Amino acid sequence: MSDHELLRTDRPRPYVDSEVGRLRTVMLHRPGPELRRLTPRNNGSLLFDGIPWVARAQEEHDAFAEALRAHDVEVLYVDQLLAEALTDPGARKEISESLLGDRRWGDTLRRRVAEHLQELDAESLAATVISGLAHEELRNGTGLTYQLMNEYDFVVEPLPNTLFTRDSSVWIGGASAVTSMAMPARLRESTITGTIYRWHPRFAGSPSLYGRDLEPLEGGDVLLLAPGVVAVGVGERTTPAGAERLANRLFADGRASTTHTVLAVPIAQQRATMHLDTVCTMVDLDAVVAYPAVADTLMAYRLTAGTDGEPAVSGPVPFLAAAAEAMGLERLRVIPTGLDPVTAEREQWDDGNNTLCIAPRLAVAYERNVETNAQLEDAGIEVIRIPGSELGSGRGGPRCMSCPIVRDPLRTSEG
Ligand SMILES: NC(=O)NCCC[C@H](N)C(=O)O
Repeated sequence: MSDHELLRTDRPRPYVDSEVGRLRTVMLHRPGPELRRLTPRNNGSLLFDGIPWVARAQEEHDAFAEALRAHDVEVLYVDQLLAEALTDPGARKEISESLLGDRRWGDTLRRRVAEHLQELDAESLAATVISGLAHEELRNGTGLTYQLMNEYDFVVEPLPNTLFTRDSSVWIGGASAVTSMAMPARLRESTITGTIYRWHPRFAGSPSLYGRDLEPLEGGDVLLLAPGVVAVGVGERTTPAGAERLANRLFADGRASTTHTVLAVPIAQQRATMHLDTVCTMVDLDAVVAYPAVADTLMAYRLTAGTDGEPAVSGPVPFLAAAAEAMGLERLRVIPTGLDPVTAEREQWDDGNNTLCIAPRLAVAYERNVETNAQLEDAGIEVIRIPGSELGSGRGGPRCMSCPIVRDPLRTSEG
């Protein structure tokens, strides 16, 4: 991209106030060399349930991006944005320093890595940040730490979950919230989003709602149910303190968001339900696709702006009813994952609930979730089916793999 292209000012400003407003711009990450680092020895700690066939995962991801472009959605890619941001010496310094803070290394290895990073151009540095640095790739490695490392160890750990751009940041209103991730394998992903939003001209001037190193919160837990109404799952990835912090920031920052209600929704601390968006996503202004075994029993704590600068808390109350009330609806339509419990359990595991809305009643979903997709169509939702046999091994679907940057404000979208 040319400098001229980078600095174009006719681009719409980042803005997202719902899950279903017409999607204009989205940030994805096409899986790359970082996925080739996955082995049976490390896939568990790197949060993948299998070893994906990388070329096929890339084809599947390209089909996802193409489906979005075919609906006039602009697709931005993390590695390109990061490489463009890293042409600024300030961004380069910031990201190098964050890598060099690794306390496992000691001074000698830190100096060697610093020398290695200095030699990389912006594109290679961006690639290294995402795909990591294997022991053998550090040609100048010396010192005790380096010598005692196993040949299969990484000097810089790869970030295969960069694929799931949903989790390391969230746009709410016109502000970004760079999240603080819970799992060690994903911590550095928010360094990447933070660097992009701070240094890339495309995001210049957009306010930031959220600082770094706060209480754990991941974007997969954050559902923008309607303008002013946010649900936050609390479980394996987002702590109660993380939800409370987000609510406080939203209530305090009237410029960035008009949030009046945050619903904190405890979910079971299990792999299958790691984020709220694994059990429930929105597919219309008044409809969600949800895993009945969990969604029907979810409760919510209602947070509203308190008088003393601390959120006021009430509840718990049944989540779906509380959501409808806060959204000004009589009720929220619930479209179930599959019909029988076993199919529902299988399709929930394979991200049947994890849809990405392009507009009200127009959702992207994995083709493999045949029953859930049929339920959606019966309920009047148009389903854009994409393949996901390899992508799914990381346990994430179309919503997890996308970070909306611009959606039409809901009030001006066609309903
Ligand atoms: N929002 C989401 O549910 N994201 C999926 C994240 C999957 C990733 N392998 C993880 O365990 O964090």
